[in-house]
Amino acid sequence: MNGYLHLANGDSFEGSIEHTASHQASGEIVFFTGMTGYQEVVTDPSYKDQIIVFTYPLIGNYGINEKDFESKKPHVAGVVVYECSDEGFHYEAMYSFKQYLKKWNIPLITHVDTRAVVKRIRKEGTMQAAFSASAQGNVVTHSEPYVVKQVSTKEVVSHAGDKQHIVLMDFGCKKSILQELLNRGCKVTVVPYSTSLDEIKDLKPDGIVLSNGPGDPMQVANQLSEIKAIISKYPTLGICFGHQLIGLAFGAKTKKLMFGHRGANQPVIDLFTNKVCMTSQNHSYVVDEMTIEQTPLKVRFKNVNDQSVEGLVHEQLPVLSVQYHPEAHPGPSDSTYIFDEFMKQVQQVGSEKVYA
Ligand SMILES: NC(=O)CC[C@H](N)C(=O)O
Repeated sequence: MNGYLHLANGDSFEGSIEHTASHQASGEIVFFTGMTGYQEVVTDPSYKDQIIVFTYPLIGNYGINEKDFESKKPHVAGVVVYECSDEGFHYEAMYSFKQYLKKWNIPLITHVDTRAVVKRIRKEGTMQAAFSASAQGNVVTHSEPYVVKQVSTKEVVSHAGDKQHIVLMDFGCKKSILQELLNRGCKVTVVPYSTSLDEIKDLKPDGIVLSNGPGDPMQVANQLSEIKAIISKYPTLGICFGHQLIGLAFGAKTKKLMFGHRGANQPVIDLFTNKVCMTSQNHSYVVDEMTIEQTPLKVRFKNVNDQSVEGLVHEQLPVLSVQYHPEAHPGPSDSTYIFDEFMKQVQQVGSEKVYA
């Protein structure tokens, strides 16, 4: 069926709507540039309520498997592609991408000139968008919804391990972050995003991980002093949303990029070693470098393309944060060493008891 993608600036793009029976997509439109990884992208809670344009022109060709889900269900509001394969050609494929989206009622529009859409977003920035069967669309613009509460765990969930105990604060956590910690033998307790220092103390952790998450990090502004107290007490690793919270907690500010970084080949330089890694990324916000000077934080990582801040360290405390995704999924795993560095910090503090 003919369908249209409407942007808030008034532009419309024609395509083919695959399944719209139950609802029409509406949300902030963003684009992902990786050639693969659609399964991880649509199930990453950080994309909650966003319409995602895949720039690679053929999506869905290896189907959906049982292993690569980043959470139990898709979170995107809609999917825009040029061509979507009807079948999944892979020995592990359980069903096709189209079937998966249909099962979860996620609207899909195909045969859209995705290059033209992305050029528009790159020129004018991310904006609200909507799908409709009619050439005349009405895009309702509204401020960014506060969705961390909807994607964070409601209860404390424990995962066994015989090494260090890590409390993973869940702002919309990807499964792969948990998996990286479990791979290193950690015992991991996943806690709701609003967990207090006192509740965390009762769990007696050796370290804290602040997860990725959807939307503006300022949506948890009323928790920043508690978060500061938590990260001032335990070795901490912040990933993406978690990194932004570390910046904010110590007094820096965040700002929204025009169209963000979403893809699997974002080059990041480690200013301490001058080594560049290709990284997996998915974010709109960054910590504003101009606001870091008056904090105890130091920039360790920068994006080679636009020089934006990609990671921080604390000058005195064992606190490390990255804007990119060291857990990959999708994308290159060149930077999984970040988890090893974090574990080293946790072990060192454990033996020196600097926080006693
Ligand atoms: N992946 C993430 O954690 C994204 C963080 C935040 N929602 C942003 O868009 O910048």
